[in-house]
Amino acid sequence: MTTDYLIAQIHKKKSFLCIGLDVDLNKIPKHLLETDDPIFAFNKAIIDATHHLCVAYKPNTAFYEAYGLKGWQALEKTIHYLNTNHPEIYTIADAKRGDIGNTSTMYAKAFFEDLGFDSVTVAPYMGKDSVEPFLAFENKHTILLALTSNAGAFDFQTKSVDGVELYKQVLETSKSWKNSENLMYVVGATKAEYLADIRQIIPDSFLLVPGVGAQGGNLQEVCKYGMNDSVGLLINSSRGIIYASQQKDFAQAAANKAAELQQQMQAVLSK
Ligand SMILES: O=c1ccn([C@@H]2O[C@H](COP(=O)(O)O)[C@@H](O)[C@H]2O)c(=O)[nH]1
Repeated sequence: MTTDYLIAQIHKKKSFLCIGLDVDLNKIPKHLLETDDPIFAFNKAIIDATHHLCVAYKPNTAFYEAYGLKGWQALEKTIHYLNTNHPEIYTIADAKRGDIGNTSTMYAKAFFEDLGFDSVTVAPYMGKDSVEPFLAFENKHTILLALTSNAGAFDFQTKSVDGVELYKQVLETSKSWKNSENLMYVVGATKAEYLADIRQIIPDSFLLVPGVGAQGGNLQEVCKYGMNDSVGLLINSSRGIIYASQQKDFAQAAANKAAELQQQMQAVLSK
């Protein structure tokens, strides 16, 4: 999907919500465990109830890999369901990959070509030659971890190296990489106070912002400092939406939570 198409969808739906599909079999309603594929049954119900309220879904691959072959098959079915029934939806494989060049190419093929995701999250730690193989794919986005939502972000990402914080070096250096127009960046909602500085370095890039909901990030703060002329934000909530209820009404409860966030986004967009 092109960035322009994503922006058009944001304005059409008045939403820049990304719903995280982090399926934990211990948290889904018990009656789904009796179906052939509980993970896909859960995702399908969530997607059917919420697709009009969001512009993106983000399965975190850990939640599928944890269930072995069945988990991977459920991930394949989920992305196939989205691409077939909702081609207007932007899809993110939250896989946090990145390796030496030839290995990164294989990761990129897996997520972009085989599975058909629009984007994949990538760790910057191994540098340019580990990221550029992802960037080579046309109309696909590589979402680079810049400043993550967890407490451990302060262990390395905010530390100064040669007088400049590491996350700022990731932002600045990555701008010079080949096909850098295909980059987006992860910035945690819990780090909203850093967004003004981040926008100085990458004013035009899209940011994937996890951490609203279960991690306590504030949507208004993120919008205040992170929004640009093209909106430039995909705000993710996973547990806060998909586990709003663990009973039979789970899909409707998820839709209600998604609608709350979409309405806040609509209010911001209409300012
Ligand atoms: O900095 C980061 C990068 C990725 N994540 C992922 O986003 C979701 C957040 O889930 P919630 O349930 O809304 O907290 C999850 O998949 C994380 O692995 C992140 O939280 N922070």
